[in-house]
Amino acid sequence: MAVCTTLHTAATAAAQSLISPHRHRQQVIFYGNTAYSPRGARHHSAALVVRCSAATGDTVVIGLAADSGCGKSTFMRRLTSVFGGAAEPPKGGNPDSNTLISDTTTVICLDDYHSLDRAGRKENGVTALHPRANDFDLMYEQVKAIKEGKAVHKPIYNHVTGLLDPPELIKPPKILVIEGLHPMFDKRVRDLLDFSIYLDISNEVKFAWKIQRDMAERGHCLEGIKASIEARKPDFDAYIDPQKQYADAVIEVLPTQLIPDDNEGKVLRVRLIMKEGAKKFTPVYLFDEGSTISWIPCGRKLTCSYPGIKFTYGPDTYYDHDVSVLEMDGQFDRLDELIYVESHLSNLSTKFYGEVTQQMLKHSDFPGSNNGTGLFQTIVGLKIRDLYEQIVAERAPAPLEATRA
Ligand SMILES: Nc1ncnc2c1ncn2[C@@H]1O[C@H](COP(=O)(O)OP(=O)(O)OP(=O)(O)O)[C@@H](O)[C@H]1O
Ligand SMILES: O=C(CO)[C@H](O)[C@H](O)COP(=O)(O)O
Repeated sequence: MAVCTTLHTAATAAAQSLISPHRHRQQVIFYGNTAYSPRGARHHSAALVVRCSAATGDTVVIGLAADSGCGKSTFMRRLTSVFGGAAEPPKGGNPDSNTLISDTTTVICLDDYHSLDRAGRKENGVTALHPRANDFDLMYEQVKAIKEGKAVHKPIYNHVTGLLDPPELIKPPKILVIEGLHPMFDKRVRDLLDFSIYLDISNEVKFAWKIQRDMAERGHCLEGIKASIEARKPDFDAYIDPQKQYADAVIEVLPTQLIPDDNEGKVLRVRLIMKEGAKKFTPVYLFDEGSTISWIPCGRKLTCSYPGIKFTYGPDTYYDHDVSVLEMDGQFDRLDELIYVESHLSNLSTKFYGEVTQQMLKHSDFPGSNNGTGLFQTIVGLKIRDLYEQIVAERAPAPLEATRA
């Protein structure tokens, strides 16, 4: 629970700058207690600055990068569940808010730092992925402020209207997750991250997921989806994809190699690429740390129909970093049997035997629960909990005896 003190209009210029992003005409600007938006609407704010301090100290900041439609929301739901709570939009706030709050975590979507709204992007001929369509100065100032225990008024990008809405108050949580297109793009923001993840979905798989969602749930046509993916590709390659070199963990999703020339995209090969030497993060391993292992566990202990399941594990390099890579190709037929696989994995940061399997069973209805996407997202969630607990333990005051000695 955060402890907050409200400062009224007498707030200092420095404090006010946290909530007064004067840089872009599209942002809401505060004067006194009133916020002005570029569309001329005025929004009254009861208090200007709220200074808060998370009870455990400063906020731990996690970055999750991926293109749109690549499973960020699903990952966030798994992560929040590891911390034992459900995430909900801010109570009584904008119904189109992109923020999700639980007891421990607040997830903010970096789309809220778009400096150009939908019409503005069209006018300027840029996609939302282009740096020119995003306000990195404000992103940096606000993430830094939250990390330091200060509340901010963050803008909201409304995906329903395509407009920038009046800002919402974000109080510093124990864990802040910044998810979206660019959490690792700006060095200043990147340096604020305690841990970073990149969801690297191959083009074939991204296309299959986008078609499934945008045709079934959003009524888009196939040609429209193809055109949107093509239009975003150059900016994706230039500004989004390169961020994976900075990630502490990358979840790479590829078509299976178990079915020759598979073009259905239903069976997936998923790789968890874990950076060696990242602070407070020890990579998971299979059987024997540092060895190169290939394991086909099918048999009496794991029911799996064609094409089966194959795990591989071993050391590698990724963008000149030493990494460990755990790979799973194929899918589970019976999720409860995952315990057999879990018992052969080490460094999982579980609190009890079978916790990975329990988490997976709890959310068996989430996409990817029968394959490596769900398994590795769950494992990364447990590693983040472990990292958070290490940081909290480090901050805890030394026991009295130790202080006296
Ligand atoms: N692991 C998975 N396996 C199969 N399909 C998946 C998986 N993860 C996501 N999908 C599909 O992709 C769609 C988008 O997932 P999700 O909403 O989690 O992505 P997102 O990155 O949050 O998207 P956006 O940024 O556009 O809101 C889902 O509706 C689902 O169809
Ligand atoms: O890449 C995206 C991240 O979610 C969106 O396309 C971007 O935020 C623009 O949103 P919209 O298409 O709703 O105008």
